[in-house]
Amino acid sequence: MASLNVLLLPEPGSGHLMSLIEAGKRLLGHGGRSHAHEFTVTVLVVRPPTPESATEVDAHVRRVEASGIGVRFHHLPAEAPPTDCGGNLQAFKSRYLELYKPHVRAAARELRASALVIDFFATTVLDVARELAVPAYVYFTSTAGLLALTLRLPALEREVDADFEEYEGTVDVPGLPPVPAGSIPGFMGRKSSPNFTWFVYHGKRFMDPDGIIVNTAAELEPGLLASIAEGRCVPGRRPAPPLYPIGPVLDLGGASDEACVRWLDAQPRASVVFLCFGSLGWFDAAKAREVAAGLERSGHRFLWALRGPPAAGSRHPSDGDLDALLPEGFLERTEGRGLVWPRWAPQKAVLAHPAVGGFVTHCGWNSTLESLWHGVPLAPWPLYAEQHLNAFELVAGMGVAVPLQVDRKRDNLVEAAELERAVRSLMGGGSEEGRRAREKAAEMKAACRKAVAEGGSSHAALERLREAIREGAGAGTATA
Ligand SMILES: O=c1ccn([C@@H]2O[C@H](COP(=O)(O)OP(=O)(O)O[C@H]3O[C@H](CO)[C@@H](O)[C@H](O)[C@H]3O)[C@@H](O)[C@H]2O)c(=O)[nH]1
Repeated sequence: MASLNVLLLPEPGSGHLMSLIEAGKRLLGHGGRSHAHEFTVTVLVVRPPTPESATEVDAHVRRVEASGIGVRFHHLPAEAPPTDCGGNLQAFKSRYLELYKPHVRAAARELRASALVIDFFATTVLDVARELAVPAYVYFTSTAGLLALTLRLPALEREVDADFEEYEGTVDVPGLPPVPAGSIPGFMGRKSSPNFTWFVYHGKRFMDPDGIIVNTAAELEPGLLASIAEGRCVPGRRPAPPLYPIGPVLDLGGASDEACVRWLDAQPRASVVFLCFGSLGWFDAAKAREVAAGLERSGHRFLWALRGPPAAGSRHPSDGDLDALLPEGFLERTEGRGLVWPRWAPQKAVLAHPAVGGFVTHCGWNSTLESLWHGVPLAPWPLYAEQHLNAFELVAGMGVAVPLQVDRKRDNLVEAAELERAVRSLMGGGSEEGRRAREKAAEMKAACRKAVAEGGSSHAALERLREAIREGAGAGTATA
């Protein structure tokens, strides 16, 4: 039997690309092989719009190719990045992907696509799938919480007579406790912004695909998944397309022998708090001073991945210049008890290390899942994208995190005393909230592992997805 060709369309950044590749591996089965006789998975690579992201994406593609995993790559012709989105990143990505529609159409014909799996910023490409009569699935790299909010957004735009940025009230997202407007993602903050317009558009289009694959597990977000499936997020109780919560979809990486991991080897079990802020998080001297003072006063062991402001013309943090960022004498006073790591950290190996007992995180969903996979409780310090919503869900919804007061009006500043309090609570200072977060994180570790194992909820969702692709392929395959 000819194999079913599943084409994956990621957005141009490396974060979503890695997650989608992992999802493709899952589709191919254990070790990328057990269903390889049946499915061919090809990633349609969109040209990254900046030289830095191109370097990251190329390196990752080469690594996957070299690993022998069956995922294939098909590079789409480059389009000129749009210039009409200002600093609106989510609008930029959505608009950029729209330009790739003709290339996706051509690739789907050439590769005789049986199904398209597209990043959630690429909903315009659903038109191509319809035109070619090829089943299409949206891949959602973030939480069911963000999915529910986005589905709600077209109605919320009418219901809430203000910009969320200025609104003082709460927002109803079925499946979550009332969400304070201060936890709504920044890209939904102003109705007049292109980001908002695009998210309203995506919210409507999420009703169109043959299914939505979500990088979560039924055990992590049960109320939200139920409310989406039952149509409670959309007026008229229109149920969303079938949901496939196949997560956690993670590339757990291998062992690392970097110096910070070796340093952890010498620390007692669950004694170190790890601080790391994703691919784009960085600190200026004023914020770094607060962190340093908070860590010093907490008395706890720490490993702090500290990166500095991007160089001119770049969005990517620079390696941390510790002399410029840290208070005088800090490194000497904390020697032996703490380590500041001024560059990209081997985060997956760090979170897997038994010495790590807590994680101060920007709440990127991949980082969050990596932490929960290892049962590490969190203290959320959201910075950008949907992270403020994730932070709210982690504390108020899942209970796996201790609260941390982040001042959104002062560029997400956390004061030293607040960080000290949260670190003490997270690391076992006798507080009830800390005890609960540690207990819940341990429960989620067990739940996540069970979900992806044979007989688990995510394993079953993946099998349902394969079955839907098989059935859909009976209905049509794109032809040249
Ligand atoms: O020093 C570092 C920093 C990050 N990482 C890794 O980089 C990834 C970061 O992913 P994530 O935590 O999801 O953060 P972002 O890169 O910021 O991801 C974007 O995409 C996510 C998924 O949609 C969203 O949840 C985030 O808010 C959005 O910023 C993770 O695998 C980390 O292990 C490292 O290995 N070392």
